[in-house]
Amino acid sequence: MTAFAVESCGLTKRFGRQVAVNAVDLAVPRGAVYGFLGPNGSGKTTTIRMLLGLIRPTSGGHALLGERMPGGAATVLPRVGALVEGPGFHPYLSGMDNLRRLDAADRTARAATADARIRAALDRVGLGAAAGKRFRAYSLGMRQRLALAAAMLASRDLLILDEPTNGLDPQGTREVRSLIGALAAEGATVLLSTHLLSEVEQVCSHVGVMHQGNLVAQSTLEDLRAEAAPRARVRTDRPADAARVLRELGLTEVTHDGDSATGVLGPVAPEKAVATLVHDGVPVSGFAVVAADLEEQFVALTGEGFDVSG
Ligand SMILES: Nc1ncnc2c1ncn2[C@@H]1O[C@H](COP(=O)(O)OP(=O)(O)OP(=O)(O)O)[C@@H](O)[C@H]1O
Repeated sequence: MTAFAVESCGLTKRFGRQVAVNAVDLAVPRGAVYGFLGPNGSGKTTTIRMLLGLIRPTSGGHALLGERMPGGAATVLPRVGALVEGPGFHPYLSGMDNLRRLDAADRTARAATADARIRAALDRVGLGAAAGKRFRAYSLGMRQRLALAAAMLASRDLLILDEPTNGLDPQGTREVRSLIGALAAEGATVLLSTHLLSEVEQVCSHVGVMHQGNLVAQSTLEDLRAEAAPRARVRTDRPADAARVLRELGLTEVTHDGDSATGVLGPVAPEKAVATLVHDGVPVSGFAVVAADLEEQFVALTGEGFDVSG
């Protein structure tokens, strides 16, 4: 059994001249909650559609739960729950009846257990009380919850969720995040796409960062945090002199402004930096070691900011 629930090699999709997804090598370990992070238009949805076999890659290939796609689709897709551009819900049927219809259309689902599974899925996404309401009367958030319930009608080994908290209010967002944690605790692998760094920080064990169709980083969140290079920040009324001393000491990315100088410490010990500054006659009124946060790292990777609200 391969260690990866999702594995791709050189996955590429062109639309005319535009390369929407460029040679992406995904590696989503089994049991991970993998945050597929990137700004709008970076190629996340296109990648997910290829993974699920909804569109054909221009080149490259992938496997889900160890089965090569698209050949293994019939075997593997019943074990995969997906949320991508909501399934076609019928506006005049209730949420419950919509799920009945979807479940009946799934040849691998057991009819005898349908009602219990549908009830359980609706309850898990907090739609139990609104189960009998017509879909057309559902708010955007309720529609999103119903799509999530549809992805969970059967027990799944892998869930692929495109922006699962899109359109949810803060309470719904919290509920869906805790639901994702619960699914992972039950042993499912979850791949979710998001443009929210805070979402990755709150629920994910792994992250893959997309930028203009390229996967520019992929690792555990822990490793990424560990890589964040600590910087020294010196408060002084002679910032240019402080910057020169820091550079001579071997700090990198040294900059200064009106009352401070800063640089990446690297192997230089902070106490050595302070001692050298003082020895060289630079008055130090304050000194701090600041660890870069994840947002700064992502900006460095992609040259763009991420929406960190929510
Ligand atoms: N069917 C299509 N035809 C032409 N171009 C497309 C098509 N689908 C996607 N694209 C383009 O591919 C690029 C990647 O789009 P994609 O939807 O995968 O990004 P995304 O990261 O999911 O963004 P978002 O969060 O906005 O959905 C975009 O420039 C988009 O315009």
